[in-house]
Amino acid sequence: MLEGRRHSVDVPLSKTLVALKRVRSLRDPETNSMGKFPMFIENMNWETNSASDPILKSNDHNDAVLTDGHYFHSDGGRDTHYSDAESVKSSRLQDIKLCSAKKSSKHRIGDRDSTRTKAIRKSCGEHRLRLDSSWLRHSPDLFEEEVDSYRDLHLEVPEMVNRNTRKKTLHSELRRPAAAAEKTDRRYMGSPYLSPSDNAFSPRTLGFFNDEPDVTESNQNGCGLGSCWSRTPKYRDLGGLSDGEEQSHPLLVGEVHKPAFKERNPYPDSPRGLSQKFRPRSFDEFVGQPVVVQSLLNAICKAKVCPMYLFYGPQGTGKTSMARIFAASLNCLSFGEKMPCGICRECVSFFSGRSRDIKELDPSHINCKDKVKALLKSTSLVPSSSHYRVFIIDECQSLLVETWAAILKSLTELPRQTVFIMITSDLEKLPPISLSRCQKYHFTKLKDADIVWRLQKICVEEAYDFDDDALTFIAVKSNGSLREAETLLDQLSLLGKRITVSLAHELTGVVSEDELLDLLDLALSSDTSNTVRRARELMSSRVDPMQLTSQLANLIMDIIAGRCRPEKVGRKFFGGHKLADLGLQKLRNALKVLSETDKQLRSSKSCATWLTVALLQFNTGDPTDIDDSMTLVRTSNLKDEPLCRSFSTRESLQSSLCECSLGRSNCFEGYCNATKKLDTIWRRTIESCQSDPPRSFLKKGRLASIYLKQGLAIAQVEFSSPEYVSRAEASWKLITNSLQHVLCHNVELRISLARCSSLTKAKELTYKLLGCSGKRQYTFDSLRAESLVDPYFPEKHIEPLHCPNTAASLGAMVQDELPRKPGSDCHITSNGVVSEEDLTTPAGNRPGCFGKLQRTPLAADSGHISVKGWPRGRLVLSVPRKASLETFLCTTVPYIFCSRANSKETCRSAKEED
Ligand SMILES: Nc1ncnc2c1ncn2[C@@H]1O[C@H](COP(=O)(O)OP(=O)(O)OP(=O)(O)O)[C@@H](O)[C@H]1O
Ligand SMILES: [Zn+2]
Repeated sequence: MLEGRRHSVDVPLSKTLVALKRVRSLRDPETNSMGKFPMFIENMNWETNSASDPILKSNDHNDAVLTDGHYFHSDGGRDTHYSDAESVKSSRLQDIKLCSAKKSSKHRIGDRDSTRTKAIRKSCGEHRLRLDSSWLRHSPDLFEEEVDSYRDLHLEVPEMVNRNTRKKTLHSELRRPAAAAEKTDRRYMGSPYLSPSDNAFSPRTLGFFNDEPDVTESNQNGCGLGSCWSRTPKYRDLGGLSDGEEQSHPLLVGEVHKPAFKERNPYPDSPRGLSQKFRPRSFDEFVGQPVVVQSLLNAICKAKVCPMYLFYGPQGTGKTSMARIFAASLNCLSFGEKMPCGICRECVSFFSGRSRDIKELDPSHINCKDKVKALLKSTSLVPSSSHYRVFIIDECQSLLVETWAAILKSLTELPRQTVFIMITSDLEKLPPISLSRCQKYHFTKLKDADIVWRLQKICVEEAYDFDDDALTFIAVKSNGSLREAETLLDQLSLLGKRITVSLAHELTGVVSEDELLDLLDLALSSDTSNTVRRARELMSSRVDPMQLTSQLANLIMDIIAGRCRPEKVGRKFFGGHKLADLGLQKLRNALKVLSETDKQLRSSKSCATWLTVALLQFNTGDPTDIDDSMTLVRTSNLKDEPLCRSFSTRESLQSSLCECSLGRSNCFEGYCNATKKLDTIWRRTIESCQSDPPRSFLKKGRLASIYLKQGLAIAQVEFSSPEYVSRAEASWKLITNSLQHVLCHNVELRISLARCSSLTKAKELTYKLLGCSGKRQYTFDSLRAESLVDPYFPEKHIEPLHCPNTAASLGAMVQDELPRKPGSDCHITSNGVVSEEDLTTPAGNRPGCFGKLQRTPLAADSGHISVKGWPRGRLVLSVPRKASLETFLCTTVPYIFCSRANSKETCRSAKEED
């Protein structure tokens, strides 16, 4: 097989000599008999031996004739007189030995340098030849017969014969009418060989070859001798194409500086890197993608091969390799375990880059009407020697829509043996029409474990000294691309040391995990100055902010997922505590900040600054973030109440609370914050509803409280009327889902009538009372702090200390209203907790206690509330007109009203009490 490809002809030496003599004396091709043997003249060639210097294959005559790159090989035996076409044919059939010219032709093409030119000039010397191509007109049938004779023998048609025939046809076509051309077309249909003239790949059709001798000469793409064989097509620079056969296949040749082949030999003898060297050659060498492998293997085994395949997925995941393996397997002649076997005739020719039936096409070379037409015409030919003709088109997203349309249109008419394999890493760019007409195979990113396994194998084969950790790092760094991993390994191996993690960090400019944990620890602990210092240090030395951002995000995700090594994390900031103690919420918030930063960095020039700013935000949470230990209870239930507005704005009330004599206690700030948080959460919950009707309905409700227990958020939602409550109950799923979406927690929903509704009666009563007397006082029976019970979670008994908000607000309220007499306020407000003693001790019984507290309102409608005192353990409040009790006791009402001692709220007028 290999032999059969060589574009040289062994001719007895005597024949050569005769030919040489004739050529030397050749002046007028019209009259000279040598004009009848142009192929010999054409076939005379330099052979380049392995040392790459051109030599002439002549035993006794160093002064051989240089033609356009072919040579006569003289065996010194017979001497035949070639007088006509018949004799040429028969003598060639006897003597011609086709052999592979891959290497020699490679040298011829690649070595168009001055050395070679000089050698050629020297050898050629005075024998500059001139030959007019007019011979073509005189012996048009000669080459066709020759081609036929090759075919009869099932031999490959030598390139030169092909080319000669092409020339002949070109000339004859110029003369013959279109009908004749058509006839020829039909004649070659289905031929196992590409008809040189009618071949859809013909250079003329495709425009890859310029067969006009003058043009060739002017381009100086010939053998290097401008004057030698002036009208004969010369060697083109084929972009280093090595195989003479490739030249005969114009689609693969390309224009002068544009080879149609993407990669000349997919499996070169001397690979240039690990990724080339370890390119898988069979299904069992292929790593990962089990579904793709299984499916394609079955397609081959069951002979269910479809006309077009589309391989898509990220880069370096094996698409091209698999396309080649699949193509080779389709034509492999062996049915053994290994697919493809790699040793049968077809496999050998494919892996040496000389398969005629498996072609890789460059999309940019078929993006033209004529060329795609030619390609499609060629697809109708039966394979030359294999089962299938496979066309692999990599980066198929570069094909024009028209090209796609033409190819897809022809799919139904394709012979069963023709297969297209399209490859892309950018599926989005393909025209939709292309997606529905082929079998699609998705190549996913490779798993880290698979990559590590492959790298280990390579390291062992290459005898590299390595740490497993380093390979794991490479795998993670390469983001699912085996090619990237192999390239990185290749680079590391060049450092000549053991392949370690620190070496890999150094090479890739990555921060080590320890340094990263340090930085995260500082940022999470709000150590502002050290965070800034450390971040600057890292980024000023070697680390790219974008990379640092993604590393930090990965680290946080690893911690959350429990993938970060506990001993490392524990040492840094877990401090032996559980993850929950660290505050999952903080980590989630940090992730949020990082994702925002990542977007920002892409469009910013001062990336280092913005990343530092982001690190400082790690400790400030989102209002909707709720922590495991968090309990949020609404401090105001007045939002929708008209009375609230009539009294004063809620905000002013809150601010008055916050700025009370407690002196902005944290407790109070948190207290107001809780309401704000609940409001924000509820607003986002409403926004997250997709449709309008439920959205407007939810606006009628509000979030009263959230308790978080063991990862479950118990959310209390209130509605102001029983009708709304039942409507809400009907759509509990929707509310729960929306809340879950916002809180990122499992949610248990409780729907109830608004707390204020428990006050509705009181309010109504208040109105009544106010209506009749203008100013009333209310007494709360049995107000005992230790017996506070959450009305909505009756099972939960709230100890005073666990209910700081309630006690504090009560304390503040009382404090705020207390007359500023020395010693009158110390008991209630010191820690925000109202002690039982405070509440139950009758006025004046204890030193420093309230005594009979009374504050006269400034005016009936001024909105001030006075504390009347604690007669018999009861708090007596004076509420002005237009204000409600509810307004005043905005946060404490539910608790006060549901005291355990007497869960029945009482509302009596001060008058009654008196
Ligand atoms: N699944 C795999 N199994 C074995 N080797 C692989 C695999 N994927 C990639 N490789 C290695 O990566 C190199 C490149 O692979 P290949 O060209 O097949 O990837 P690709 O997906 O076609 O990439 P691109 O889209 O960039 O062309 C191969 O030479 C091989 O060494
Ligand atoms: Zn095989």
